[in-house]
Amino acid sequence: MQGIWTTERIREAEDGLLAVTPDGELMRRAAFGLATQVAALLAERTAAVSGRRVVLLVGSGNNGGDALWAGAFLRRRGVSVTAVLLSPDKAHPAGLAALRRAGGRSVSTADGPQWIAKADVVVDGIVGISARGSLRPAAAQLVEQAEQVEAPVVAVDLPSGVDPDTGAVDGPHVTATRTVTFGALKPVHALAPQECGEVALVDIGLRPSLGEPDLYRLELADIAGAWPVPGPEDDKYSQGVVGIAAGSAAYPGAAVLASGSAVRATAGMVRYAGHAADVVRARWPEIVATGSVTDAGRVQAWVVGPGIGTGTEGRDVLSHILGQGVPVCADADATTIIARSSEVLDARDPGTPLVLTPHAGEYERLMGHGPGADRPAAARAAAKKYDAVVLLKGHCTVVAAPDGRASVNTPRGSWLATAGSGDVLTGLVGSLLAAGLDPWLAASAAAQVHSLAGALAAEDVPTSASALVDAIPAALRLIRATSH
Ligand SMILES: NC(=O)C1=CN([C@@H]2O[C@H](COP(=O)(O)OP(=O)(O)OC[C@H]3O[C@@H](n4cnc5c(N)ncnc54)[C@H](O)[C@@H]3O)[C@@H](O)[C@H]2O)[C@@H](O)CC1
Ligand SMILES: [K+]
Repeated sequence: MQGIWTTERIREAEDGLLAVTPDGELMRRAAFGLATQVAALLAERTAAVSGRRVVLLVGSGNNGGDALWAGAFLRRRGVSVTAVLLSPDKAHPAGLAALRRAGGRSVSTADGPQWIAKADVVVDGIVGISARGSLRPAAAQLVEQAEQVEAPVVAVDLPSGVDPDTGAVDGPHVTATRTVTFGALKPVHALAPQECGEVALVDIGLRPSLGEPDLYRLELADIAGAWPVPGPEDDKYSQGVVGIAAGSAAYPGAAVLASGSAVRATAGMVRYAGHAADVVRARWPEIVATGSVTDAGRVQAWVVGPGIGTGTEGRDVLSHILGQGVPVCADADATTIIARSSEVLDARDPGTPLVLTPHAGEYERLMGHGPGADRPAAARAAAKKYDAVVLLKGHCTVVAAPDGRASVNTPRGSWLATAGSGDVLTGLVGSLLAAGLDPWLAASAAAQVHSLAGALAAEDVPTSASALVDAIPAALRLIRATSH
């Protein structure tokens, strides 16, 4: 799992490391890594490094210092370097001196546009982890000037104008081709993938000073390691049977999609209970389908909610399922029922895992307010309130557990915003719960497989939830192949 640390934690660790490293050493490590990445991008884009033109946008903090030092390193490789200084009297003194010694030039913002217009690469060293609020006018203007030109932008540590801890954007901001960060990933890198572009991590020796991460991002190897694989002793029951309570006679789609997703996700057995039994059976003959949850037979986890309605019947189905003593993934209508009358959760056996999968609107119903800019904090708050794993859907899906663990699933395009997509996700979560996975891991892994299946199904054209179900095996094959 990749770890992600908040800027507060990064700063604490940096302070500790700064105290035991020679003056300026950390910044030199960071800047050298940055210069290497800028040179690589120049070579990729222009087939040369020497003789190319780099423009540095330099703020008054250490982020600007990194850019200036990197400029000095690039000069040694024959790059023409011009630093546009936002506050000439406050620019990092040692970095500016190093750049000048190496033959780089510095100009004021008034001269910025003419240099930016000729740049092969622009380096954004305006603000880093100490950025507060939206960019001040002079910085915002510089960002807008850089946006007018074709040259790719390399962001130093993070794209200026994007909140380091939440990835939120509320005004002019840099959209980088590549972000070169130092020491560890910060939340912005997972939560604002479109603004960061490719993220390169430069090791400056910080990792040993950082404790447990604040956030996680699952790698494909984590998913491959967690995904249930039947052994020689297994039969259809031993791998975990998942029950699906979804859909209605009038709207059988949710039932077909959630059940199909569960069929594709694991090798065991899927039971269906509800008014869409005939349609489900016709589409998925391997499913054991009945009309009611009361005669569904034994399962190791339940999926409940999509298309069950929010009336008395839906509520009775949910209460019955919550009383079965097995893990439950409550989605869609089940979320609304819980939000309206949380007493329904009284039916739940204490300690039985529950996964809730709200989108922003359902979150608002559950919590009385929207998720806001800090999505990990929002998911954690709901997880605590409901003593449940909360999978907060959105462009970057966040999964939080009541114990505070949270993961971010960086999207692979936006094709998943299609009708029925959530039913597929809930089927994936349910089948992993039935296989006995830790519910936070189950939901985190399901979110990743869902987005990977979405990308495979879409291949850059619109897709559908049915295609998503069909792409699950390809996603799993890819994950297994990549992790060997
Ligand atoms: N501390 C360290 O040892 C290291 C720090 N590094 C770099 O240092 C950066 C952090 O440096 P600093 O703490 O000096 O701060 P930053 O450079 O992130 O930002 C602080 C400066 O930006 C200005 N500023 C803040 N908000 C602004 C806004 N909204 N609009 C315009 N200007 C704004 C402040 O007035 C201040 O001058 C990291 O992001 C990283 O790039 C790296 O060199 C690695 C080592
Ligand atoms: K920056």
